[in-house]
Amino acid sequence: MPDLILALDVLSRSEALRVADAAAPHLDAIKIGYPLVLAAGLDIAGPLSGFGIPLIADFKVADIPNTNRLIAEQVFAAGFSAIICQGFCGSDSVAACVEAADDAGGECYVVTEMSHPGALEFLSGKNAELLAQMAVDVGAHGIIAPATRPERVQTLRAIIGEKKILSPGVGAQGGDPAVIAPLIDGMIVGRAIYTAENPAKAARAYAEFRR
Ligand SMILES: O=C1C[C@H](C(=O)O)N([C@@H]2O[C@H](COP(=O)(O)O)[C@@H](O)[C@H]2O)C(=O)N1
Repeated sequence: MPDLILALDVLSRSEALRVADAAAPHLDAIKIGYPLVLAAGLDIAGPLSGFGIPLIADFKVADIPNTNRLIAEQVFAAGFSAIICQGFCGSDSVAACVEAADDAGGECYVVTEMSHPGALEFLSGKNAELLAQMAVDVGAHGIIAPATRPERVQTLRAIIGEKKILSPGVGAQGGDPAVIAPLIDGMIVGRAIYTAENPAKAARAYAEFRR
């Protein structure tokens, strides 16, 4: 059963620390991305690290290899344990993130199929399956796959084997934790926790589905 990962897409340092403090006892990791980093700065990783759980940088890195490497190096130097990159820039760009992660003792996850409706236009089906195979080939630690489409997660699992699957789309996007939990290694939950009246209670409820 999966770890519970909070997607902390809030827009201030104070709100981030309030929600993280409430939910931390029930979490296995915290994922932050552009919303919080643009609002509070990358050094938000410092105070968030104080909760003693790994931080995932969801920057969906998608550039040429050298730029990907420069971004990833900054992420790991800031204290993150993992980074999320897009796969559609190709194996050399993903490999640059994987190498930076390996050098830092961290992890790199590759977006293969996204959870929202627009993913069906380009980031799903055969394209997603090719991205999953590439992620394996370049030594990524795992993939991102949609909790909104469990059948797709099963297809991608057949490609990646024991590599990890982190799955967003639970709660606000309609993904059912009971359905997706047995298929994945990390369940990513954002709004259903950080907008809850009681984030601790909400996180505790989702933690019921974790390992
Ligand atoms: O396909 C993807 C990729 C991406 C990711 O995890 O990389 N996410 C992120 O997962 C979280 C879901 O939040 P909420 O919907 O629970 O509030 C947000 O931070 C999204 O940016 C997806 O939602 N779907």
